[in-house]
Formats: sequence, structure tokens, C-alpha cells
Amino acid sequence: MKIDKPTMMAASVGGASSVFAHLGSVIAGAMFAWAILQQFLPQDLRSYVQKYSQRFFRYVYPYIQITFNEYGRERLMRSEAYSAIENYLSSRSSSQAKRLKADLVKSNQSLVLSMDDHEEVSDQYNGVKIWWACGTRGSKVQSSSFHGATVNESGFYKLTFHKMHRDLILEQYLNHVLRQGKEIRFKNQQRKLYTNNGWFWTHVVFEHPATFDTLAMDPIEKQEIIDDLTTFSNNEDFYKRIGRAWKRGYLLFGPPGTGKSTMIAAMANLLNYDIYDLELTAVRDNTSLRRLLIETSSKSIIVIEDIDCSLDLTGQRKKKKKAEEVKDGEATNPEKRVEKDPEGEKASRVTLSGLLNFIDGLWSSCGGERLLVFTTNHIKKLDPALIRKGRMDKHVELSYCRSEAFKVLAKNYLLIDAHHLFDDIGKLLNEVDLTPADVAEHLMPKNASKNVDVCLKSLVGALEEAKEAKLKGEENSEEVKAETKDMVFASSESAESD
Ligand SMILES: Nc1ncnc2c1ncn2[C@@H]1O[C@H](COP(=O)(O)OP(=O)(O)OP(=O)(O)O)[C@@H](O)[C@H]1O
Repeated sequence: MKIDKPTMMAASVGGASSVFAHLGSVIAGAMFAWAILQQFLPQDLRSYVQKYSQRFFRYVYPYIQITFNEYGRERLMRSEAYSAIENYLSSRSSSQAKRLKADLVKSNQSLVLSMDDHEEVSDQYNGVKIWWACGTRGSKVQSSSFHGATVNESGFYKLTFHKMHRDLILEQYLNHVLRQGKEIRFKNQQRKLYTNNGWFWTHVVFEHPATFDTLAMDPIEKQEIIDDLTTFSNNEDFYKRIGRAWKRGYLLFGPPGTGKSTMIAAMANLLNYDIYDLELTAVRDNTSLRRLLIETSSKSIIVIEDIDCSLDLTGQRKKKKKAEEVKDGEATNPEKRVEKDPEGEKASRVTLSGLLNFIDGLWSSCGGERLLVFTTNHIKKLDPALIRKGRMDKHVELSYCRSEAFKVLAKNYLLIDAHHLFDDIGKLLNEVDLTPADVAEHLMPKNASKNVDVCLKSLVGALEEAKEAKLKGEENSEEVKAETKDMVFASSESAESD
């Protein structure tokens, strides 16, 4: 059965004016009769008539309407449902509505269209037709304040459908609209990079260009990570079914300059997630940590970089280890030491158990889609409780640049897939340890013409130097070993003769 909404059952264009004239006189007549009746009918009888006329109207009018307001009663926050509907209707509005509103998103790069007030569009769901109308309540009130006008306007969407489809619309269609609308919003939305300033977050627009295509690492391992991430992101129902919070922990480890931060940016770009870069040393205590983490939104990556340096996560205060860390840590990554805020470290009382309680407990009650990523240059320094499976589900080692990873860098930096120096470079890279950051430095354009040969020869030179230094180092250590052996042998001989 084909159902048409009454407002859409307009007569043909030719008879429209006579229909409206007739309708107008009927309404005017009814209003006049009602006004007269109100004069003479007693109060009780009047409300009785009102009640039954409404019932009658409901009975003959077979449509249900639902209104979604832009703001709640407090007018503080824009309703999420309203935004989701606006996004969901965007494509239908641009193809059906005659009057549209336009908005710019993503640094003015893309235009989002929505229907203007009093426009109406239709939608189909499982063969059922649905109508959406848009309107505004209130008005712009001119005020004498410095800002000129106070906006009291609030938009709304009105959904109309036949009452025989009530269950389908309420149980399935509305969920479908909200879910799709949120997805569209995430795609259009600019991603943000949040950092914590003490116990509150501040953010900037996140525009890191790294992707998994530009990340230099073993291609098989890379594909595994991409599959793992996309499976995680598409599996809300699975997590619900098995009763687990929709979260996944990644531990990225490896020497400095091997691409841990770059991989986090690539993850965010792949999944369209925001990043929350949590600086633990700036968090005073476990309560502040909990507050910060509760404020993180769904579809986000919460990152704790250099977790081994962030805090003493064995539950002891940082002070004890400070001398030791400065001694062995500065050699591996001097920059990190400079970044450390001694004030923050003094003030921070975040403990390992506070962090673990959050990872295990809090997310389960918050719901939402979140990745937790820890990075470290020294995996052995970490407490095993922190990185056990279930907390850190996937351990990814980012290591020195080998020939496969080099090919990715050459393609990105020099736009080449092959070169006669590739074989030599591949062999040398397998013999010495150079980080992708070091290799990339040699592939940066040396002059305006971006000479490929110059770049690759510079890399070969650096690799040969590194090989020579390695061989020398090995020879020296052999000599030292031999000398030590001789000394041990001599001292044991003298001990025996004694
Ligand atoms: N695997 C990689 N693929 C592509 N580029 C890389 C890779 N590793 C490093 N780089 C380049 O080197 C620079 C430093 O890399 P990145 O900051 O990601 O390393 P990191 O492992 O996080 O280092 P750290 O431990 O010091 O934080 C980046 O700007 C990036 O361009």
C-alpha cells in the first residue's frame, strides 16, 4: 500500500487554488463556530469538547510526529541528536530541498549543506517513507549590550511517519539515523590534538600528514596493524556480546627515531580519531588523572609517551630513581630530559595502581571507542603488570631501518621505486643499525633540484661510515676481551703458585 503524507497529497497544480480557497473557508467557518460555542458553553462542557475533538483528530490523522529540538530546556548544550540528524539529512537536503544553509568545516576545506527553515525532505527506510521538516523557534533579540544581538533562536527537526510503522521507526530507523549522522560528523569534523595543562585539556587542530602509506616498516607487520585497528573499530557489537569494554591497548617500543609518534599520527588518520596526549608528570594525583580521563571523548587515542620516563610507575616516588635515570637515560635520548618538567614531577602523585585502576575499571563504565597507546624506548624498564595482555593487547616493536622500510622512505621522499644504488643500500642497512629518522635525513632535498643521486650517495657514505665504526668497535671489544682474559689467567696462575 502506498502511503502519502496529507500535506503532500496536494491537488494538482491546476486545482490548487480552488482547493485552498475551499479549505480556507472551512477553517474560517470552524473557527467562527468554535468562537461562538465558547461564548455559550459552560467551562466543563468546553474542556469536554476540546478533549474529544483532539481524540477524534488523532483517530482520523494516521501520522505520528516527533520533534527534535536543537537545545534542551537549559539551553546550555546543543543536542547531540539534533546534530546527528542535521548531518544525516545533509545529502538528502542537498538533493531535495530548494533552500539550503551552508557551513564550512575542516579549515574551510569542505562545505556542509543543510536544509533551510520550513523545508521538507523525504527518506526511505526498509521500503517505508518518512518525512523530515526543519524549523526555528524564537528570534534574534536586539540587545543594548556590547555584543549587539542576543540569539534566542532554536532550531528543530520534525519527523513524520505513518502510525503503522511505529515500531520500525522507533526501534530501528532512529538508531540508524543517529549512528549514521555521528559517523558523518566524525568524517567531516576536524580532528583535535588535546594536551593536558595540569588537570584540564586544551586542544589544537590535528593536521599531521603521516599515514600508514608513509610509515616505513615491514609491510607484513604494517598490514597486520592496519587490520587489527580496523577490526577493532568496526566491532562494537562483538565487544558488547563478549562483555568487554570497547578499548584496545597498544605498546609501541623501540629506539628513538624509529617512528613511534609517527605511527600514532597514522593511527589517528586511519581511524579518524582525536588524540589525547597525556603528560603524566603534569597530573597532580590519581583523582586528577581520573577526571582527565573521564573527559576524553569516544573515538579517541589516549597516548602516554615515554611511559618509562613519565613517572616512577612501580609506586615509588620519582626522586629515588632520578639520579640513576639522568645517568643512563641522557645518553639514549637527551631531548627527553630537557622536556621533563621538574616542577611537575615534584608535584605528581600518580601511582601505578591509579593508572591500572583506570585502565581496567573506568573505561568499562564509560563505554565508547578508545585506544590507549604507550610508547617507550626501554621496554625492560616497565612493570610487567602495566603491559600484560588485556591491558596492552598489542606490542609493536619499531626498529632500525632495513631494506623494505628504506624503499617506503625512498618512495615518499624521492618518488622512486628503484635505483642502481638500492642493492648496496639494502645490504648495508642489514649490517648496521640506522633509524628511519637518520635515513630520512639523507633523503631530504639537498638543493632545489632534489637530486636523487646526491641523496642516495650521501646515504651510502653514512652507512659505510657506520659500518666502519661498528667494525672498529668490535675489534676494540675483542682486544679488551683478550686483555681481560690474559689478566684473569695471569692472576689465577699467580694465585696457584702462591
Ligand atoms: N618508521 C618511520 N617511517 C617514516 N618516517 C619515520 C619513521 N621513523 C622515523 N621517521 C621520521 O623521523 C622523525 C622522528 O620520528 P618519530 O618522532 O616518530 O620517532 P619516535 O620513535 O617517536 O622517537 P622518540 O622515541 O624520540 O619519540 C619523524 O619526523 C619521521 O618523519
